[in-house]
Amino acid sequence: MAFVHFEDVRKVYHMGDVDVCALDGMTFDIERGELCVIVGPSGAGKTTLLNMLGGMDRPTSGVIELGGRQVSDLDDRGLTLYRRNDIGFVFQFYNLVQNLTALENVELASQICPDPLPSAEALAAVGLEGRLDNFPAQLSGGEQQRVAIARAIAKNPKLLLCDEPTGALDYRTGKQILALLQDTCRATGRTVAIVTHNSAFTQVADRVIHVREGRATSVSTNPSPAPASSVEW
Ligand SMILES: Nc1ncnc2c1ncn2[C@@H]1O[C@H](COP(=O)(O)OP(=O)(O)OP(=O)(O)O)[C@@H](O)[C@H]1O
Repeated sequence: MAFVHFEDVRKVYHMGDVDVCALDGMTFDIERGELCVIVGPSGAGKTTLLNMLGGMDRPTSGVIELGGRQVSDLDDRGLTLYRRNDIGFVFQFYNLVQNLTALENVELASQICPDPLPSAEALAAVGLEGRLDNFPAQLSGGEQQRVAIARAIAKNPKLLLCDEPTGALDYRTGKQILALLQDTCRATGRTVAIVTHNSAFTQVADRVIHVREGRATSVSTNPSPAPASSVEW
């Protein structure tokens, strides 16, 4: 059984009299330890997919599994624990707490997890060992995203789920963040999924899932992913 398993997942939003089918039979697998890039145009269903995989919402029908455990039939309490313990989230706009230092931001997330990594170690892993006591406003956008990645990693999650992680960053910094995510996957064997509209990211991925109109239109593996530093967009 694959590490991440989506089988015929549908999500229909009811908007008054109108039904919007955001996921229309989404089926794909991701293997443990892979860097997976999920790519598609606006409205393809990427955010909806991420919300289902991240346990923020439930599908209308279909099966979602992570590490052999069925996520799609968890109750509210089960989903809360799943989000807290199993998933590390990295968002486009970092979502750091402004009045906490970098170290405190990481501690805040890891304290509530059963098996966290030391916060200072997680920050060192993203190259911020010298910035533990800085507040977000004292850090650049790229550094803030590094704190967000450290915060996600410190939870020691089964899956690192990244939603347009370079979307708010300039080209050079975005490339460094992509490299950091690739290195994290390689160095720790952690499974990383990146949702993006940027098709250049597919070059660095072990697995590429193209999404369109609520379906996975192609799933391919890449035997020799490029290092992020060599990718242009
Ligand atoms: N909460 C919601 N209520 C109603 N419709 C929704 C909701 N969320 C998403 N949709 C619809 O579902 C479809 C897929 O949206 P989704 O946000 O998942 O796409 P996306 O690929 O992430 O797009 P983008 O790249 O623009 O963020 C769209 O038609 C969208 O309008």
